[in-house]
Amino acid sequence: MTVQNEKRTMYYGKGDVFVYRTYVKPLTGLRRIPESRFIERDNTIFGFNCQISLKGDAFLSSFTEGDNSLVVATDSMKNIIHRQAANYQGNTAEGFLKFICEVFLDKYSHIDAVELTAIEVPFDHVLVPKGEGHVNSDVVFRCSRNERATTTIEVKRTPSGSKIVKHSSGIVDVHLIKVKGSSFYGFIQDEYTTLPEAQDRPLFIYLDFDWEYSHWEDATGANPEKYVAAEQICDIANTVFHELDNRSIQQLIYHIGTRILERFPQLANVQFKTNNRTWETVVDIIPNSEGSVYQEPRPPFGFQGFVVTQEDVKQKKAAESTVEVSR
Ligand SMILES: O=c1[nH]c(=O)c2[nH]c(=O)[nH]c2[nH]1
Repeated sequence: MTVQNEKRTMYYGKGDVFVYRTYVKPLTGLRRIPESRFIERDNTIFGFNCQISLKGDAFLSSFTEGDNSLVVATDSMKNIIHRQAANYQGNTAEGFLKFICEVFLDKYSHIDAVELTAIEVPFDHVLVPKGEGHVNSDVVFRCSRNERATTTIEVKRTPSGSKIVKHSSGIVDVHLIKVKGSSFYGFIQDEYTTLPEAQDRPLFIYLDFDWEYSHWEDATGANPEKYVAAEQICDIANTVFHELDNRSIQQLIYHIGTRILERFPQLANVQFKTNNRTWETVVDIIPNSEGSVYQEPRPPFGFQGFVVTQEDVKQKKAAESTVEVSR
């Protein structure tokens, strides 16, 4: 089929639009979960690296004829994001992105859809002495090297108003090592197998995950009880990794996913992309010590992709109750 007969891929936009706003309204009133102490985000620094794309049939002549009369310069897109950041009244990345998308759709009637992605630029409070102990400084932060929250949303113009056609929230670059309590054995042994079975291995994983709400409104933070903070998701991943004597990364992410969806029934699914970065053992046994010596793993790296849905939670609960009954 030629591109004339189907919807042509056509968009343009601006990437690496960094925007920082201080003293955005704090996000409070989150649901408390046992895995996390995180209950509020003070939003003293609200910082993102944004990428915006505009879509619309009206842009065709800018590609085919060099007609710029309907082109919103990508430089102007950057300015809109910067200036309108001052007008956002809410307190979540998701809400901010929707707000910006609607600014574009309201201002320029020839735009059909706006896709906006933001990666958080995370800052941690530094600790300062107070009395006998230490407290978070309320004015000094350090740029965090840890994981970063992400959000993507696409808002489309329809005859009955703007509609969210794509949305997800996520975290990238979660790097976790468990020094013992992971195994990997029982895999196919044949003429191609060289990997030894491991009853107990150090397991280093890189995780990126995304989650989707069943109802987009819950992602805005308007009802904080329904909002899910990336920090809470991370804490669940940390806890499940800590608790589970895992048999593989595959099993681990299934359990992280089901725990997330049990805690937050307002989420429809969690999507995982993981990487195995397990250290290579250099010295396995150190006399009179529990420890070993390791080095960075060398490529190639294994990976997993898996989507966990509320249906998985239902099936897991049903399987657990069958076991209970048969005991
Ligand atoms: O958790 C793991 N899953 C695998 O599928 C796999 N394959 C492998 O070589 N090591 C591992 N580890």
